[in-house]
Amino acid sequence: MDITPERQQAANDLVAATREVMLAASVTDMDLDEMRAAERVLTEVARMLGKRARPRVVRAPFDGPATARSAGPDHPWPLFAYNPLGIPLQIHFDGDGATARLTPDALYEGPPDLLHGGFSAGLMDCMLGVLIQAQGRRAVTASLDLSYLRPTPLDQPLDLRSRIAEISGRKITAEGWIEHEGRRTVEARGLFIEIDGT
Ligand SMILES: CCCCCCCCCCCC(=O)SCCNC(=O)CCNC(=O)[C@H](O)C(C)(C)COP(=O)(O)OP(=O)(O)OC[C@H]1O[C@@H](n2cnc3c(N)ncnc32)[C@H](O)[C@@H]1OP(=O)(O)O
Repeated sequence: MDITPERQQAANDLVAATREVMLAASVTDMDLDEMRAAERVLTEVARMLGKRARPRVVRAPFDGPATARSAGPDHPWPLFAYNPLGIPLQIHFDGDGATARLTPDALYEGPPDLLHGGFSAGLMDCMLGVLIQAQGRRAVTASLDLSYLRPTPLDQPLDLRSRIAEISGRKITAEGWIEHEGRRTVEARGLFIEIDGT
């Protein structure tokens, strides 16, 4: 089935609403009866949506980030618009770099009140990988090294950045970091290898 712009927008809105449900379900402190009632409603919604399903999540076009990059820093690329499990980011491109701002909520907790290190790694993989994709290069992560320099808080704005460090044949090295109040909490360096394919 063709994915029209209207369907894309509807899928995007549905996923955004699902994220709201995920957070609300995780932190709700309602009475038992109300939680059970909500569970029944959600189970019914899942049945309704599942009556006709694609085998995979809608894929954003490969050249989407490159198109956003050429449109300039005011045209961000929305990451994980169609997958509620992904951490949604608006990635802005500026020259050879990328930036995003995120205020992680309770869903992303690892140590108490802090961002889970696995989510930090995922965020960095995305910031580096999408920046490479925005250069029009088809590449996958071969290695990703992280340094957790200090705790990364929840519920506070974080600045995410990435830039290309080196290109040598098929090998692209990119680096990135997470900042809180101007101080780096996480640094990452990744090796990406260009691959064939569509
Ligand atoms: C259509 C899709 C669109 C892609 C659209 C974009 C998708 C976004 C992706 C988001 C990021 C991800 O999550 S990606 C998903 C996670 N990553 C993966 O699943 C990748 C799994 N690994 C692989 O498929 C493979 O190992 C590759 C492609 C990475 C490399 O295999 P290969 O193509 O056979 O290349 P190979 O000859 O081994 O290596 C090439 C050069 O890289 C070096 N090299 C290779 N791996 C490493 C490594 N880990 N550490 C150091 N160096 C390495 C080699 O020494 C060599 O250097 P030299 O001798 O030339 O000097």
